[in-house]
Amino acid sequence: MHIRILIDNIGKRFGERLLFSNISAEVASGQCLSVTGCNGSGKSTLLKIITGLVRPSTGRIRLTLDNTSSPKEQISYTGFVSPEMAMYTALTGIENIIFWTKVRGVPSSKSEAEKLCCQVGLGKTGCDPVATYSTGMRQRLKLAVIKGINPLVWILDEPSSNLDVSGRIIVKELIADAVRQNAAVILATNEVEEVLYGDSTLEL
Ligand SMILES: Nc1ncnc2c1ncn2[C@@H]1O[C@H](COP(=O)(O)OP(=O)(O)OP(=O)(O)O)[C@@H](O)[C@H]1O
Repeated sequence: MHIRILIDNIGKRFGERLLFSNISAEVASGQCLSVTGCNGSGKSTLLKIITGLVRPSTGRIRLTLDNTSSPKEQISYTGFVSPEMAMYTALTGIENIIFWTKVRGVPSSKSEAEKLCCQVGLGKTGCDPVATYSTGMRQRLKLAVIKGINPLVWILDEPSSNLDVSGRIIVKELIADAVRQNAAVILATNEVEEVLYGDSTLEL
């Protein structure tokens, strides 16, 4: 399946304040687009517009699937990792993976969820309640969930936040793997090294 996302002249206004205008870019299966810009420039807002969670003030997101304009909500093709996402703290990491992948229609078995925990370096702590996790461990769990969903479009908002060096390497490998498997990746980051993962860069 080939997907193409066209960010077509997007602008966003909050009340009187114009955050950005005339933003255009494109990303397709097998490519990564980096979105960068200073704090408050609107990276997270743009990513939410691309997922369909926030409406743009002007312009539109055009999605084509196998070269046909798709009438479906773009959110059904996307997986989103964001600092604003929260996991269920009363559930274990493994239970969260099983829950979220089921919600997205690609249920993981317990052994698949355990494997995902290992892949993001959570190992046996996957059996512990998320309430006991550090912020970096919670971030790793979000990465396990998107890996389990394995969407056509990966939308990653600061995926390395709170991660140590080994976590950053995991992010790098996840992105490379997703692109190899023909996903389209949109990555908002201010990490100089991560900006370079993009085949193209959009600076806000
Ligand atoms: N719902 C909202 N209502 C009003 N203002 C908002 C809303 N959402 C975001 N903003 C404002 O838009 C600006 C851009 O926020 P956003 O989080 O998109 O920036 P960012 O580039 O991701 O920032 P950072 O690098 O700090 O994460 C901020 O000033 C923020 O306060």
